[in-house]
Amino acid sequence: MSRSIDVVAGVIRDARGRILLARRTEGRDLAGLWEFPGGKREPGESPEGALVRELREELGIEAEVGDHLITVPQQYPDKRLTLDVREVRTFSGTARGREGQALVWVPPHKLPAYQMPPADVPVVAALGQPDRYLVTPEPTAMATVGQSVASASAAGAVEEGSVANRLSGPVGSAFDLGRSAAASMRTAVDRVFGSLDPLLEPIGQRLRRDSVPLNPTEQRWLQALDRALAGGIRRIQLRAHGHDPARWPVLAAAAVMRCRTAKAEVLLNGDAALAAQLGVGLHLRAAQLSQLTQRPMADEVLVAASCHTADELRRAQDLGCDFAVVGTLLPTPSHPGEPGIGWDGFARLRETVSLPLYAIGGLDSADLPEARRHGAQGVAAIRAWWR
Ligand SMILES: Nc1nc2c([nH]c(=O)n2[C@H]2C[C@H](O)[C@@H](COP(=O)(O)OP(=O)(O)OP(=O)(O)O)O2)c(=O)[nH]1
Repeated sequence: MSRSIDVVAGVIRDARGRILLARRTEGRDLAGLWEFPGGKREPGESPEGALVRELREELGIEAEVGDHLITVPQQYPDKRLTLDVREVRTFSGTARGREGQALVWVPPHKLPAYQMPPADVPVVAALGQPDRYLVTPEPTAMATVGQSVASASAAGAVEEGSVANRLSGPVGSAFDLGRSAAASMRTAVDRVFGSLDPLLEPIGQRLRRDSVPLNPTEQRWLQALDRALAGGIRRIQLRAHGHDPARWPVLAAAAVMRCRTAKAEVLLNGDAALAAQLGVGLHLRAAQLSQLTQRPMADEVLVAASCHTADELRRAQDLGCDFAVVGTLLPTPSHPGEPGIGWDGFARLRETVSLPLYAIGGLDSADLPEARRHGAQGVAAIRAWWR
């Protein structure tokens, strides 16, 4: 059994919002890496007390400890670390490296450029990335049986019954309508897509040419997406396993447009080719992880994965994924008979990798503090934010 150490570190900000990092000095483990100032908790010491003492000793400042940010359990070769990170609300004095350590004030968006120990990767993510990851449900699950075609048409939608599908290529969902119907449908397409993002222009041209409007079920799905965006969701996985594969690229493109406007990040489930075409990230299914030998998208594009085991997590990390989703956390109606791994099970998986992780399975926004106490970036959910 390797030894366990409890470390508490602080996020110290200056008046310009920059965050203080200290460089680990020679002769210590992880020498040369940048870290959040702090140190080991002594027996009987509270995390707050330990942080105040460490910051006084290391930097010569008097700190007032604020909110909890995240607690990261992390397995290192020689020890098991629990890194408890707190915001420093205010401090007095001037921070100086009193133990010979170099200091640097870093704008938050530049933190990922600094080489830090593995446990700090989730900390940096917690400082800058969304804590909620919405996974969309299938549009079909929301279909209203018996929806009146007339009212759907009045709302600018097409009659599905009049559609003859001429599938060609990845965005090949097309409808063979009469000339005037096609013209009015073009208006509907314009309304759905608005002024097109340059990246989506090829899809837009095709949509206009083929007059591909969205049906009422799909429109309601987009309205639910709008509500999630209005509720502050900023990271979204577009997933619709049961949806008509011919229609999905069109619906996904409409969703991407909305997310771009709201400045939300988008990852597409499973389909690397369509993700590249839409200019969005890729969310890998667990089964896809074992089939890949290299990161399937360009470096600047987000790649994530769904994982259930330590092996899958290591694979996701080795592939260069930006984050992963781990579950199932609590028993859910969608996975009957599965007890869920619980927060302790989550933390045990958490410590095997340094990837930022979202917990999924029966969770919602109210679970965020508990998630952060167990090292999670946050919570992923389908139903919680989909109204
Ligand atoms: N202060 C601080 N420590 C960190 C961070 N990330 C991280 O992995 N650590 C690790 C490095 C060390 O193993 C441990 C901090 O211990 P320390 O700095 O007080 O003492 P040390 O070098 O003698 O550590 P050790 O050899 O006893 O493990 O926590 C971080 O952001 N801040």
